[in-house]
Amino acid sequence: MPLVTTKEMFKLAYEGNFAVGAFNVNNMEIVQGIIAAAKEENAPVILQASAGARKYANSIYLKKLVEAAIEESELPIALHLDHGDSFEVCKQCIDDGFSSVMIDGSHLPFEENVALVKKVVDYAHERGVVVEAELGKLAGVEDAVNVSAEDATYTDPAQAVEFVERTGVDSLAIAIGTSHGAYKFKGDAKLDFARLEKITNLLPNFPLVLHGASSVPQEYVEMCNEFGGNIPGAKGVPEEMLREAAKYGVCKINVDTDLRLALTSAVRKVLTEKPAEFDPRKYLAPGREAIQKIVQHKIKDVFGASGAASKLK
Ligand SMILES: O=C(CO)COP(=O)(O)O
Ligand SMILES: O=C[C@H](O)COP(=O)(O)O
Ligand SMILES: [Zn+2]
Ligand SMILES: [Zn+2]
Repeated sequence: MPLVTTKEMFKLAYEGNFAVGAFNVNNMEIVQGIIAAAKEENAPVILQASAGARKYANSIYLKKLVEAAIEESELPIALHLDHGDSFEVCKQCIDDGFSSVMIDGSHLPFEENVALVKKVVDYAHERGVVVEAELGKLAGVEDAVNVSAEDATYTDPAQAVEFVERTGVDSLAIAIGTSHGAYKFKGDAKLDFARLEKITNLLPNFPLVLHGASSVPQEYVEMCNEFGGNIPGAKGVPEEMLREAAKYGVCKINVDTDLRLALTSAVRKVLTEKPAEFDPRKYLAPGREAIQKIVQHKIKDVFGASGAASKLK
């Protein structure tokens, strides 16, 4: 099976009220951990590379790792550019064989965001590649403390409809209270489900994307801190909220922080408990297992995507 786009996955996810996991990849162990989980769950999966990942691992290596993953797993896998910041970067990834790209113009004024996305969509669609865009700004840790701040940064439902119509984009990342990183909420976790429902109703059958959706499981935060880490107060999106979001139009849920946390706490544990160990395989293998465990939990218990790969073959 070759690399696939997200089109069929999203259609299935939309109809089945589940979500496809989109996991950030940076090296071999991360790719292998995610794929081992997806294989166990027989689930489609999106592997995504950020600009930082492409720089760190070199796009060619990442592409080859993903090709190996497809060959070995025979699963429906999409390779996606995460947070592309220019037409040129998106074009490069499309030319390199990615099956999906994100053009993130969320920081731009509306009209400029529309024009940029439209340009990427025109180039991508001619080549069979799908495009994700973003409207609204993801909250920073300090942001969105009051309603007026939310209105200024969260996705405006009516604008979302105009944006999708004018750009022809295939999926849309929305801002409803999530944020990137390990410190998402100061007080109680809160997402604007009323806004999500409005957007879903105004854009029927259209796939929405949730960024900044890591749950920051406390067992990993504690493990990290127990073995020499220092990340007090790390907090993520409760799993019930992600499960709920998947019942609306959210078809793609992005996870990076949780993978970092799982890998790092497992590596910290080995290095702390066995200070004489210096064979990288001895700590990277547990790191890879930790990735598999957390990804499998998400696919199965949170996103509800287990078994979906059979329906895509
Ligand atoms: O949105 C993300 C990648 O685009 C990742 O979000 P997290 O930082 O919550 O894992
Ligand atoms: O959205 C951001 C992702 O977590 C990627 O992070 P990165 O740019 O450090 O690779
Ligand atoms: Zn993101
Ligand atoms: Zn859990």
